[in-house]
Amino acid sequence: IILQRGNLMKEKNPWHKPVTIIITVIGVIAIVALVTVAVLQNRPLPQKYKYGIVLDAGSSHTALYIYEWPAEKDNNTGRVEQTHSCKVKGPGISSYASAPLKAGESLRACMQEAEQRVPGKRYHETPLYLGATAGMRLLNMENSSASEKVFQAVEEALQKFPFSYQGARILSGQEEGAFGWVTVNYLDDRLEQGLETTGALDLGGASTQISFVSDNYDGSESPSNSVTFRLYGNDYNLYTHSFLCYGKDQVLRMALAHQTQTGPESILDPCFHPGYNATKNYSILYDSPCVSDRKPQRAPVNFTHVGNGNFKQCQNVVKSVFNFTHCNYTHCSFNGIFQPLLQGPFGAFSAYYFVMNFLNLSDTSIPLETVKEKLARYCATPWNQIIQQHPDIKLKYLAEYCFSGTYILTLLTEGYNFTSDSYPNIKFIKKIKGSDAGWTLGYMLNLTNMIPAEAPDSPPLPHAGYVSIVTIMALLLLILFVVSLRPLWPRCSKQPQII
Ligand SMILES: Nc1ccn([C@@H]2O[C@H](COP(=O)(O)OP(=O)(O)OP(=O)(O)O)[C@@H](O)[C@H]2O)c(=O)n1
Ligand SMILES: [Ca+2]
Repeated sequence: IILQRGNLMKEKNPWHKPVTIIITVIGVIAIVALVTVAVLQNRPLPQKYKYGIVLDAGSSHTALYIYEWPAEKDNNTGRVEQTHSCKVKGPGISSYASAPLKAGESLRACMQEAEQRVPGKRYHETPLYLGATAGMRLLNMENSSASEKVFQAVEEALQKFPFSYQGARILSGQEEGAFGWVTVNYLDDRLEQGLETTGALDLGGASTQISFVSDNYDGSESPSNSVTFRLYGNDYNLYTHSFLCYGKDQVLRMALAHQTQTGPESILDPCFHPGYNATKNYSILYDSPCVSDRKPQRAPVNFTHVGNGNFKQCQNVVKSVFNFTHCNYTHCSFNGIFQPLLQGPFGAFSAYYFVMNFLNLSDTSIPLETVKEKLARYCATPWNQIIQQHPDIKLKYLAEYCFSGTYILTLLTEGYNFTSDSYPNIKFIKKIKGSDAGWTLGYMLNLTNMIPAEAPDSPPLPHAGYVSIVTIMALLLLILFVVSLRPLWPRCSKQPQII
């Protein structure tokens, strides 16, 4: 009986008619093809990258940074990342005033490294920028023809490389502060998502910048401190100020100049360790516009610099470089410079990080009072003990950490008005997601128009959602198609099935 039934079904099943089979196969192939084409067409392409190079010509040294981003996204939300950095050997370009050609030559090794890192076929479309900061600002003030010669030499050297050279120039203090703020907030994804922003604190060798957004600052009070941006559809009113001469190397000169005003041949310095003793040259000390007007008459050629390691006294020496006497605004930081009330978290980078990291004081959850006690103990440690504990650190750097730590704490608290309550809002940082914190990335993003003013139009659906919907629609079509063939279905219910 079962066999009989099987035979009956076989004979009567219209699905087995050749026309029906052909139509069904064509339908299925068409739908599979539709889904495949939709998926392949919208699959993200294999990533190709574009590159940009920025040289940070700082007062103490030059560094080269290479950035890369996915090629198809350069005017959109593509993430720009630092892929390589190179520290130029020797001092900053402003130190080559008397031998400008050497400034150009000094960049060669890092530029050759860049040639290795950027794929050859991208050379010609890779923009190359050089931005100089406070060292060149000071040289330009002091001797503008010397600074022009340094730029000429640097330009000639950079143009010899196959990249798309976009020029070398001095950044203004506002640009330096504002681009540092852009970098930090871009890397933290705060701009694209319109989140509360992070303030930026940058400490260099010759200048220092503070930049943040404050609700009670609309730019009307002291407009020269205001920078406005429209980024990803949001308006930002940024407060920024750059203090020329308040980088840590220039402040050290000012502090020494303060202590040598009377022109003694030996000074006892509380910011250097007990047992520290070095002979230094007066004219080198005063060889900077930050101190040149203080040079005592008939100064001897040399002076002996002796340390006595006293944090409290060092704080007083450091305070002497700030002027708190006048303020023509509602609030000031120092030297009569307007500053709105501090607001939000802050990222402190460059020398802030080098110094606080060296001193093991980069954790700001440690109470400010404890930080000061630890620093006081460090400053009081004898110099020979410090040398023994850090045999691999350059003596010039090592000698200055007590002074630099004291300067940083004084600048933050007395200068910018951070308190024990707001101190933990600061984070000492070097890198964010693999890219160095600093002005260079923000500078390049700006010059390549890589941050749109308006939020980019995003596709209404993410890729996975799009593929799922196409698949579901195709399946529905298949079902409809099968249902539409219903007249050809076996009329099972009308057949006597069970015998
Ligand atoms: N491992 C390091 C590296 C640098 N420094 C010090 O940090 C300061 C330089 O900081 P940096 O941000 O590199 O300054 P520049 O960019 O060169 O200076 P500016 O921004 O003022 O032009 C210098 O005093 C240098 O001696 C340090 O203490 N430890
Ligand atoms: Ca710098």
